Amino acid sequence: MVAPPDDDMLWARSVSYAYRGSPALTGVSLGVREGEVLVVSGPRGSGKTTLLACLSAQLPPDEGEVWFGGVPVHSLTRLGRERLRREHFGWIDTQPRLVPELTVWENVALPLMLRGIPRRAARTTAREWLERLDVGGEERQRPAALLQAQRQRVTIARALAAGPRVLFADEPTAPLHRADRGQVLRTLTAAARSHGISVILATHDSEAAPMADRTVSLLDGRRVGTIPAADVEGRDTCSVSA
Ligand SMILES: Nc1ncnc2c1ncn2[C@@H]1O[C@H](COP(=O)(O)OP(=O)(O)OP(=O)(O)O)[C@@H](O)[C@H]1O
Repeated sequence: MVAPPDDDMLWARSVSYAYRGSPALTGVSLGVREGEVLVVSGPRGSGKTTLLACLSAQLPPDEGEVWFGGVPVHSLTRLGRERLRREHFGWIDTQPRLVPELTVWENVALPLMLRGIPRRAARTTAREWLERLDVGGEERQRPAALLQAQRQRVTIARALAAGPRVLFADEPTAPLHRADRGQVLRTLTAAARSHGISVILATHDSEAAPMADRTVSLLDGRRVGTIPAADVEGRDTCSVSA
């Protein structure tokens, strides 16, 4: 087993995955550094969701290795993978998945309370994140009363409030209007950067690339390229680990 590079917090080597014999991912390798925003792009069916699922310990790869820090994710038991996801990873889906019976702030506070954080402290943290995501005014509403873009902001607030080391976002802006997409992506990446959270963002959205440190492209389940950001929001060019 080859040890992962020191500067990559999440690292995959030659990962392959097939659904009932049909290859979805073939020999994909990549590394993600702490606080890095990595976009995974590619056409429909190119393997973006499957790659995120393998990296986030949802799917054990058929072949290859995934490491998180010093942890060999590929050889964890199912329970070990669940714990890793709960404690260190966040996930944002295309469709906001909020609990309809709970208010907005309760939705954001729920993962914290499930970890044993007292209700009052969880509410304070939830409010702070809702403010940062520009939906603080909606904290007492139920999700159904919100616009789609607001619901997605609440979902992002919930994922970030839990303090993940890595946030996986699978086409988080796909259902939004064009005007909302850039704003939601900017808020997501800025909030993650300010807290040193790594983001792995699968998207077709061309607006995402300029906000990323790197873009990795997939085609037919294989990695076909890496594009470093020339100058992301005024910062210097980022070094690239292939
Ligand atoms: N649950 C599944 N069962 C069988 N095949 C699947 C399943 N999920 C994905 N696939 C297939 O695996 C391949 C990669 O799919 P994947 O969803 O990872 O790609 P994607 O780039 O995320 O696509 P999209 O942009 O449409 O979400 C595709 O050929 C897809 O049809």
